[in-house]
Amino acid sequence: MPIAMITGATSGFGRASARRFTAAGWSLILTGRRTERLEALKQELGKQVDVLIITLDVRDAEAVTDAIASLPSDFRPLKCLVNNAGLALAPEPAQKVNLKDWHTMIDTNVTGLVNVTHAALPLLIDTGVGASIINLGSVAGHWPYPGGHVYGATKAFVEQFSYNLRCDLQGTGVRVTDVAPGLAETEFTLVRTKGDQAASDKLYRGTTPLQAEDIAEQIFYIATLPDHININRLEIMPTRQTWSAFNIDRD
Ligand SMILES: NC(=O)C1=CN([C@@H]2O[C@H](COP(=O)(O)OP(=O)(O)OC[C@H]3O[C@@H](n4cnc5c(N)ncnc54)[C@H](OP(=O)(O)O)[C@@H]3O)[C@@H](O)[C@H]2O)C=CC1
Ligand SMILES: O=CCS(=O)(=O)O
Repeated sequence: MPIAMITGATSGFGRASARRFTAAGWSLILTGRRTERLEALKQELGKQVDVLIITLDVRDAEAVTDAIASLPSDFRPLKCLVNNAGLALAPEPAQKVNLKDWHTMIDTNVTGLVNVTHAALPLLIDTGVGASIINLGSVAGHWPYPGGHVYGATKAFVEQFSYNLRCDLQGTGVRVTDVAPGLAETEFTLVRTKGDQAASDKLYRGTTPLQAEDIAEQIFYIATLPDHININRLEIMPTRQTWSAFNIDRD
């Protein structure tokens, strides 16, 4: 059975992707920081497929390298890496945010993603044709908005890193995609607002946001496309979300 590694599998897109790949019989390497959630997922999915859980903070380069270097041999033929672990913090204007929050976003969304990619690349290249790296970018990496500051910039990095990876991986058969969702109802806003459930509920109320399963379906679709097809970037918004007009500061 093909093997997928999913970072940030304890919630949202990552957990829904784990369930989607399970439904198709894939073996899974699931990572995240919350061990109890990983154990619950293994309990749920392990009845159907082989599941290896690893408690891992993607910001810790040494831990990431060690975890991937010490994968058991039956989990080494990696077919798909879903670089999903990530977060937004500090929805306030740039001039009001805490510098630590900016660092946390960069350390997770940029450094964490490259840590995992660097460690997993040899396994994906060994698999070769048909392997894929699916990076979770965001509409925020493409479209500016107030309060997007460093979060959007980290996702712009994900987009460009994905394209550049493609250049270097040409000839290996390994595909790379930047998946860029818009408004999606997960724990994302709860994390962004540091636990403000009312703010999270308010953002999603009265509209029809994407659900984690919608994105999981797209991730699975990309991972199972014929080997000769590479989707470079897939931007997905809910039908009820579009762009806003330019804001003009007037006297
Ligand atoms: N929801 C949305 O509107 C959108 C989200 N995205 C992106 O999609 C990805 C998934 O987000 P989503 O599912 O919505 O959010 P959730 O908050 O529901 O899930 C985020 C996941 O990332 C993991 N994570 C966060 N920090 C770390 C870390 N340092 N090390 C390891 N794992 C970490 C969390 O696990 P744990 O806490 O257990 O470590 C959790 O499993 C993110 O990259 C996000 O930026 C993109 C566009 C839209
Ligand atoms: O990446 C998340 C989507 S948004 O909050 O930036 O629109």
